[in-house]
Amino acid sequence: MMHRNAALNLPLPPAAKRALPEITAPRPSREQAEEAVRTLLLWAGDDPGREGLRDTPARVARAYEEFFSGYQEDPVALLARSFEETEGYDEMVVLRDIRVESHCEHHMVPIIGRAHVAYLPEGRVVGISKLARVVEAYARRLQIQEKLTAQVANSIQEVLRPRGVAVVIEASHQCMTTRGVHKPGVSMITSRMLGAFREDAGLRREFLAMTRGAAAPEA
Ligand SMILES: Nc1nc2c(ncn2[C@@H]2O[C@H](COP(=O)(O)OP(=O)(O)OP(=O)(O)O)[C@@H](O)[C@H]2O)c(=O)[nH]1
Ligand SMILES: [Zn+2]
Repeated sequence: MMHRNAALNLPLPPAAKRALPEITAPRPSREQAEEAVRTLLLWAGDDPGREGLRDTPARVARAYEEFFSGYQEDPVALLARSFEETEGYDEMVVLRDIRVESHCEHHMVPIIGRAHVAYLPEGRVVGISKLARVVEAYARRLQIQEKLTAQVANSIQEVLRPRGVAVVIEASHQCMTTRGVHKPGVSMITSRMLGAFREDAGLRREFLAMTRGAAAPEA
């Protein structure tokens, strides 16, 4: 079913195209999820029955609800409310240093970093908090950084239809810093440039200059 974006009166893509995975299995109960944590605790070599661990499965389930709350969010709907009374403002809008807290889909450990998001308005602007909410909605899922970067840019382009969108994410992956190759201090930088940002090197430079000196991601 096509939804309508009330503010823009543009057709929105169906939920299936909004990057939500199609899951056929029924959602496990909370008790089943907690049982799975008990299994992991035992497997790690500890006693899930001891006092300090007794409430841990419930805590982990609550933490997962928070870490993965993005599956309940619709980024397209978040961007649907926009404002047209801008006196023709058509310069770059940049939101920099948006904290990114995500989890890598390979190891389910944190990806911590910063996102910088810019767009060139075409007749309408969006509330700036919505740009941060879109980052959050995609970050609070299991991710790889490339996909997260592309999803943020694509959804802004799709809903707002600006002249261009630029997204840069710089993040540290704990699967690289605390395990495996153990390389602390390494960060990954990804970018997705759409429209005018892709075509115009000068615009890209302006955007990158505006975000230079932004806070480095924490490990
Ligand atoms: N491209 C990309 N790779 C990622 C991201 N997060 C983690 N990875 C990498 O995904 C890869 C998964 O590789 P595998 O060889 O299947 O997993 P692994 O045996 O645990 O690999 P190591 O981390 O090298 O120990 C690793 O190289 C990770 O560093 C990401 O956001 N983007
Ligand atoms: Zn990983």
